Amino acid sequence: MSASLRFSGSAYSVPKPTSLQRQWASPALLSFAAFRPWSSSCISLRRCCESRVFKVCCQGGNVDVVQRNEFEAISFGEAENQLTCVMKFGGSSVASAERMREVADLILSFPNERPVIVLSAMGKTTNKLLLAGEKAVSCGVTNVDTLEELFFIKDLHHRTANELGVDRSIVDGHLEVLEQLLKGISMMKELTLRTKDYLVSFGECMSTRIFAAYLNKIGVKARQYDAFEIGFITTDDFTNADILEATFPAVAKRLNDDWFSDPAIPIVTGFLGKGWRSGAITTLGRGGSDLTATTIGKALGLREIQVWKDVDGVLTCDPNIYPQAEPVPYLTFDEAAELAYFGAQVLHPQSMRPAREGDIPVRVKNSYNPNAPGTLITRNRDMSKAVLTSIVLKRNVTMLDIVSTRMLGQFGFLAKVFSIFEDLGISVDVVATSEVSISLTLDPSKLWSRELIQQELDHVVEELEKIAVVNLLQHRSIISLIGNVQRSSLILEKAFRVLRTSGVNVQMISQGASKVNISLIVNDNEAEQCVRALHSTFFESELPELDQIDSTY
Ligand SMILES: Nc1ncnc2c1ncn2[C@@H]1O[C@H](COP(=O)(O)OP(=O)(O)O)[C@@H](O)[C@H]1O
Ligand SMILES: N[C@@H](CC(=O)OP(=O)(O)O)C(=O)O
Repeated sequence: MSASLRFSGSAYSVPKPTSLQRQWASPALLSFAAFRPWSSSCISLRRCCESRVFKVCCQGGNVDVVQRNEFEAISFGEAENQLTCVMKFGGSSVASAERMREVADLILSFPNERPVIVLSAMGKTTNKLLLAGEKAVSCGVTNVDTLEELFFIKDLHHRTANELGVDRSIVDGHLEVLEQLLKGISMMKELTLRTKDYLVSFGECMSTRIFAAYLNKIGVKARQYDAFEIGFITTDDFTNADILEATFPAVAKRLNDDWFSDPAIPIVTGFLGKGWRSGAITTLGRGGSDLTATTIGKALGLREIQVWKDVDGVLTCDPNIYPQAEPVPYLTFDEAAELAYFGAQVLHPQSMRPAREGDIPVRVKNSYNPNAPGTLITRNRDMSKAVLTSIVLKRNVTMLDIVSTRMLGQFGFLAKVFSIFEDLGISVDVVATSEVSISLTLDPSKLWSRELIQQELDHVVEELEKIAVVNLLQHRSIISLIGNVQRSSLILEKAFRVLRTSGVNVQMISQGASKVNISLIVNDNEAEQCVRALHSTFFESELPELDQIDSTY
C-alpha cells in the first residue's frame, strides 16, 4: 500500500463544478489533484475500474497510483487525524445502485473530510418491510415466499449489489433470515412492536453492507457498523426508542478506537439501537437516521453534521403541499426542532437535541443537487430581519376541550388533567388554558396502530370525564408558523387576514414561550388551502420594511 489519503483544512475548500460527472473529468480538479497527491488518489479511487477516467488519470500523471490501487483499499487518513464530520444519507439518496455511486462520488468530493457515514434503508425499503410483516400475519406460512414485498426487497438488494459489482452474498444471509422471520410472524399470527423493529432493521443492515462493500471495491477503505453493536443504547420503547446517555461515550470509544488503530470510513446503520433492558434491536421512530447522525456528531465532537436529502434544504413549507416552497438558508436549533416536532418530515423531531447540546452545526443538503447551498442550522442567527421562516402542517390531530365540572377558583385542575396524560403516557402538543378549561391537542400519528389509538383515546376521555366535561374533536390540523415571535403581532395580523379571506375559523391558538412558534388549529379539510394562502402572503408578497413595522406595532 503506497498511497494514503491525507486530509486537512475546511470542508468547503474543494472547487465545486456544477455536475459531479463534470467534476470528475474537470481539468481544474485534475490540476488541483496534481498538487495534492491524496486528492488525485480520490479520483483514482472512484474511477479506477472505469477506463475513461483511468485514461484521464494517466494524463494527470497518476498512472502509478491508479495501477497500484486498482483492486485494493487505500488506508484513509493518518491515525492522528481525527474524524471530522458526519454525513447522513436518507433513503432517497441511496435508493439504487446509481444513487449509491453518486453518493460515493459526493463523499469523495470532500477530500478534506474524514467523515462518518450514516445510511438509511434503500428507498422505500422500510415501508415494504412493514407491509410484508403485516401481510405475513394473515397470509399463511406457505405463502410467505410469494409476498410481493419480499420479492421486491430481495430483487432490489441483489440487483444493487450486482450493478455495483459487489458480491451479492453480502446480503444473502440477511435475506434468508428475513424470510425466516416473516415465516415466524406468519406462524405466530402476530407482529409485536419488538418484532417490527427487528423486521425493519434489515433495511439499514443491508444498505450499509452493500455501500461499504462498494467503497472498498473502488479502493476507499470502509468499515460497516450495526449501530446496535457499537453502543447505541436506547430505552425499550420499541418503534420509538430514546437514546440513552451511555450511548455517547460508548459510540465515541468504538469509532475512535477503530479509526486510530486501522483508519477506514465508518458506515453506520441509521435508525437502529439496542434496548438497554431487553438487549433487542430498537428503532428511533420513522426518519430516525437523522438522530443517529446528530448523536454521532455529539459523541465524537465533530465539526459538522450533514444530512443529505432529496430537497434543497429545509423549505419554507412542505413541497408536497406547495411546490414553489423556497429553501431557508439559516435556522437556529430551536427553530429547526420546533419545525421538526410540528411535522416537517425533513428532520426527525428529536434530532436537533444532540446537535444543540454539542453545539455542532447541522447542514441540510440535497444529494441530487449538491451545489445548492442548503440550510445551515446553528445555535444563533441574525434575527433582526426575520419575520416568518417556515410554515408547517401537522395533519390528523386530535383536539380535546376539557371544562372543569367545578366552577371558578378551583386550584389543581390543570395539575389533575396533566397527571392523567402522564399516567397514560400520552404526549400533548399544543395547549391553551383558562382557569377552568383547557384545549389541547394530542398526536396520534406517533402511534403505529390505529386500533390502539382509538382505545387510548376512549381511555383518556373516560379518565378526564371524572373531573370535567370533555369534547373530543378529531380530524384537526396544526398549522405552525415558525419565525420571529418578537414580530408576533405582525405575523398574527397577516395570518388572520388570510384566514378571514379564506373563510377559515381558527379553533385554537397558542404562542408558547419558545419564541419561535405560533400554532393555529383548523379543520383538516381546510388546512392545505390555508397553508398555500399563508405561504403566498408571507413569502411571495412584499412585507413592509421592519422600520415601518416597528412604528406601526
Ligand atoms: N419544510 C420542509 N422542507 C423540506 N422538505 C420537507 C418539508 N416538509 C416536508 N418535507 C419533505 O421531506 C422530505 C425529505 O425528508 P425525508 O424523506 O425524511 O428525507 P430522507 O429520507 O432523504 O432523509 C422531502 O422530500 C419533502 O417532501
Ligand atoms: N429507514 C427509516 C429510517 C430513516 O431515517 O429513513 P429516512 O432517512 O429515509 O427518512 C425510515 O424509513 O423511517
